[in-house]
Amino acid sequence: MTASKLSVAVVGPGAVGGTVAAWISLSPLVGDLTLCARSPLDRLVVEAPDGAIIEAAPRVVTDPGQITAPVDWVLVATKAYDVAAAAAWLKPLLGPRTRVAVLQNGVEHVERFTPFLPADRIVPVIVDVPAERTGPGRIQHRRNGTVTAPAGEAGEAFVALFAGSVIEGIVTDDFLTAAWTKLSLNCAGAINALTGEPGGVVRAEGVADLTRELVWECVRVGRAVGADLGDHIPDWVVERAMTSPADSVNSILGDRLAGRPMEWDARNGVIVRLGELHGIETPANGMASTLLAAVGWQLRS
Ligand SMILES: NC(=O)C1=CN([C@@H]2O[C@H](COP(=O)(O)OP(=O)(O)OC[C@H]3O[C@@H](n4cnc5c(N)ncnc54)[C@H](OP(=O)(O)O)[C@@H]3O)[C@@H](O)[C@H]2O)C=CC1
Ligand SMILES: CC(C)(CO)C(=O)C(=O)O
Repeated sequence: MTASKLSVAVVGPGAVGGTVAAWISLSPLVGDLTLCARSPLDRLVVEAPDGAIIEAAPRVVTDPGQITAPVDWVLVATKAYDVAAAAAWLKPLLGPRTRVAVLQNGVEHVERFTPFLPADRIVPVIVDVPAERTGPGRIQHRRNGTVTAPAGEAGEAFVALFAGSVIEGIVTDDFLTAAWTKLSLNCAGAINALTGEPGGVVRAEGVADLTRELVWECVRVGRAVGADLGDHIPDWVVERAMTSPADSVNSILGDRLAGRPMEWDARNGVIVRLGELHGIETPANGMASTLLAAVGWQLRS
């Protein structure tokens, strides 16, 4: 008897969702793939890190009313600030065994979704897959990268979707530390979003030190909530920026340049909020949050 193939829906087929969907469309485990999109797209065309073009033409739906049956896996890859709207897809997609993988930055994957479904259905995922949208369904996948889920049956079933893809699926016994390590990297992205400059700005006078300040605050707060973060993390973040292509555009800078809302709360605000709870000062992340929240203020008021 052959095992039946899995059905997968990707909610938010943007840079990460589109890249992941294109790769898992090649998986022998996946029989049916649906893209749940806010804006229409015809198909996916992803330029892989080695220059190869991955094309996929899954079913695309733009209204939850178009979903006719629940699926085995929902992969949510919207921005963190779009979760409430994205949750409208869950009702028709969820069956008794459906799992929901949350592919987002930050450390609050589960908290963001517990208003909409039980925690034991949620698989939080750390995504280190740099990708940029160049048009609807058109994506530049920059580096193979990794997706990391908690160890256990659900996490292992999730990473199995990536067997045969260039994206490495990892499970970890210490997801908390993995999430805070990634947040350490992401909190520094505030500098790119505020200056409008890609990764190479780390070489400008004073910017490496400012990066370390943002990251040290993250490390202190992460330790207070139980993450095992070493003293090397601030230098590691600077080193990674120094050795990445100078024109790298991270997702928060991508949002700033495209005039979209920014994930400042998931990436910097959370450090301030949890810092307050644990009595840890976070002035650099506080300033970054205030300034990022203020971008576009005149247009909005
Ligand atoms: N880009 C990157 O390199 C990385 C990003 N991340 C994280 O991954 C997450 C996704 O980021 P990214 O892929 O860059 O974001 P994008 O903005 O490229 O993609 C988000 C997608 O979600 C769609 N969307 C928003 N609301 C809804 C909705 N209600 N229903 C369906 N689709 C919806 C958007 O639609 P529309 O087309 O209308 O905008 C867009 O296609 C973020 O948390 C980010 O921080 C993590 C690692 C790397
Ligand atoms: C730092 C990076 C590119 C890693 O994948 C990222 O998380 C982002 O762009 O938001």
